[in-house]
Amino acid sequence: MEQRQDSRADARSAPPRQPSPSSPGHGTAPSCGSGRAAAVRAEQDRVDRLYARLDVLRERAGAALTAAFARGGTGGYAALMEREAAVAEQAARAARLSAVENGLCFGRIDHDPDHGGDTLYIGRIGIRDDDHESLLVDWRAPAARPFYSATPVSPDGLVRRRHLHMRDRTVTGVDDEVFDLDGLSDADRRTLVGEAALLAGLRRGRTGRMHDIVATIQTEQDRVIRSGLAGVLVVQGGPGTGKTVAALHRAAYLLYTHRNVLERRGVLVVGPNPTFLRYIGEVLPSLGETDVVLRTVGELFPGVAATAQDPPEAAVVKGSLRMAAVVEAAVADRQRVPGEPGGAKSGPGCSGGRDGSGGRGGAGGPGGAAESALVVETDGMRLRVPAAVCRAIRDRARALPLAHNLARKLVVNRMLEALARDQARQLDRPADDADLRYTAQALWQEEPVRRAIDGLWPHLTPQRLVGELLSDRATLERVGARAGLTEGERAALHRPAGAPWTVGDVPLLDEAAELLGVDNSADLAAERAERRRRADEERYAQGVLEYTGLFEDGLMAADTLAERQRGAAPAATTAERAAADREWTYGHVIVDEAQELSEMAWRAVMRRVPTRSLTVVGDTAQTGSPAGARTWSAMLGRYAGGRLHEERLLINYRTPAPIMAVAADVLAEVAPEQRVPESVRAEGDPPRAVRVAAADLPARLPALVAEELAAIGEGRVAVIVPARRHAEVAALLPEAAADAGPAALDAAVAVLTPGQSKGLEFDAVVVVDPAAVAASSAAGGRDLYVAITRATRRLTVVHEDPLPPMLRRLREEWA
Ligand SMILES: Nc1ncnc2c1ncn2[C@@H]1O[C@H](COP(=O)(O)OP(=O)(O)OP(=O)(O)O)[C@@H](O)[C@H]1O
Repeated sequence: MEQRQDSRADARSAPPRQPSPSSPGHGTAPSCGSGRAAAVRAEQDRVDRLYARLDVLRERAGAALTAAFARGGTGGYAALMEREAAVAEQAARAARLSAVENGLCFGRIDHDPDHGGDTLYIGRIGIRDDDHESLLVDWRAPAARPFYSATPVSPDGLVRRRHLHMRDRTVTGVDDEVFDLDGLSDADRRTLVGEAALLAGLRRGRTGRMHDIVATIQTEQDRVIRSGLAGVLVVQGGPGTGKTVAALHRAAYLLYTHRNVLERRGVLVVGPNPTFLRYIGEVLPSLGETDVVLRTVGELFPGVAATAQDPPEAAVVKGSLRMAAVVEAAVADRQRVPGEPGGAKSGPGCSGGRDGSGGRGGAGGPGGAAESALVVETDGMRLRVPAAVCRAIRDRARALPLAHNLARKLVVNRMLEALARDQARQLDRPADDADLRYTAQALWQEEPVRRAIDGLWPHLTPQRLVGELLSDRATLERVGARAGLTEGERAALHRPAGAPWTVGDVPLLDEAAELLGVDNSADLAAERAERRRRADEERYAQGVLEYTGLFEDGLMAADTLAERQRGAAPAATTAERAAADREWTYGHVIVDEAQELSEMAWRAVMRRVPTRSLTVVGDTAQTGSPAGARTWSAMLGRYAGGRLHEERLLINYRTPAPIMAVAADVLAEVAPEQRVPESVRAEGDPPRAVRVAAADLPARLPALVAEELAAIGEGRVAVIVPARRHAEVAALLPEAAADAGPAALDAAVAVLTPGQSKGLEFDAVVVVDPAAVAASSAAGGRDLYVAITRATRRLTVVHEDPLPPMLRRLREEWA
């Protein structure tokens, strides 16, 4: 027999019910009060033992870390590497143990006799005693699964699930769900209590940082979190359904379950903007996982941190997959032959010949391709390589399976050889191989020669290629037309030289980097020289250590001292190395607010995860970017093959039902095919619309915001405005955080555009000028939906014009 003793329901079938106000979180069993106290006492004993054990483990980890630091220092490179690895491992262990102080243990499960009848305690990490007996089961371990998956219909072998409520190291309450009353002893019956842990958590004011939810993960979320590592998992769900928080717990779960693979390759989380990444940044560390890289699309290309957005017309073109062909054509455009228009892949063109010397190309002037030539004036000679030879060299270089900068070596060598031959011919010398090589080397030292060859096949950085492409109308015209862009599209791409990088530029830079490649022969030579220098420095540092006595104390190794003397950073973690390396491939990639990514952005993301092991979370009803996703299969089908699996989250943990009813009307208008998530919290403050005469807004808005602050007590207010009114409204609220930077998370009041508010949540939301939000772009209605669903408790809509029909449910008040 199954019977629930608390107020929660199965998240798979219906949202949890509210606890009865008279006995919030209490069970129905007799002797509730004394049973509860006894249960709390018993659990406190257990928790005391767990913390005592945690303290012992921390002490040991600290000692092991000190020992690892002291190791080595004299044993050569291998010993140093070994020591570095030991230090990193012990440091990670110490960090993990210190991260779990709060809420170390949060639950307990009691199995029925047919399933062993044992009791397990569930916590943030697994803890064993010195005899290897399990004291605490890691929430991610298979044994912990029933804590999240058991339901009255399918109790998974449990008779009871208990939540422990903690303040620091003290148990303040317990909250039970009983699945089989017959399976409990009389003593157990007396301890029956119930408290809606989930609802208690959801009612708390928001802090501006997302918290972990290990104690209250719901069944549908658990399914997402524990899905297998392989393939593309798409998690589609309405606002507030816990997509983000579930995806982060999934990262922690995958790191635990597949630590060998993932610790080496790392996990990448891609989010929509730096503020969002800061908002979610504490979840994984609080779960003891630090080896995760958090990046926006604008930061995927190391060395560039783009935050600027393109105007919608440019965003659409830049996001289109056709830009891959444009970038390819831009590279070809820089592989030139005198007498041909830049980089044309076939046939002679009509533009004049190019030469690197500043003189006119070709003996016969710029009249025709056949007459063109590369002409270089050096040392009083006029060296000449006919266009046909240049073309043969270029075509050979293009045929190599090498990126542009690597194939350049062939072009340089062949062109130097051709120039050397011409010099020998003019001097009437025999052209033997050794002489030619010698002359070629000498020519390479000549500035005019280098310039001439650079003119035909330059060394290019992605920044130079893309920057020059977008800022030069003639190049854009030529390259864009060749790659099939329309005149309007070419015009939309143009922007002034030196303009800041936009988020939409970053996938283009990444594409360019692939095609250009990195000629690292100079780097390798520098590295060899650096290694020699390092060995010298270490020998010197060794002397210093012996002299100062630090070496005998085992406090510092010679290489560490040498590093410090150079001011270099200490050895990087996997996450640090991955973040700095554009070509790093991750073990798993999580993309949040994934509906915003363009086709080109997906191309850049997929490059970083060739195994196609991804978690993609988003809501196509919230798509704001004109280049974003309308359906997941259209966006991801080409990468996932048959391995695209979709899970849906249907329950809203953020926004109370009265506010969701308003949002539902908007959704019905902008994305009628989408299902409105059902709110966990059925009750809440009624949302309101306040009509304000335009002239009164400067006085009324600050007053309304002050009212909201007073109504929520501790908590945060967002004022969400259409982008074009952002500055005006921010000026009315001088105390508020006015930009979308991280300060927006810490301030009591933040003024944000709908796009900036995406993914965040606030206790109270004031939407200003909803009609303008809805009309601001083709996705304006979706922006309004996003704005409304940021609220965890209160919603106010301030409008000067009549309310848009989709907000008709709001009762109007004249302020
Ligand atoms: N099982 C849970 N227990 C406690 N809190 C939860 C749970 N699931 C979600 N929440 C809370 O609900 C809020 C919304 O979650 P989250 O931001 O992950 O939703 P989302 O689906 O990503 O929303 P959006 O699409 O609007 O950005 C967060 O405060 C989160 O901590």
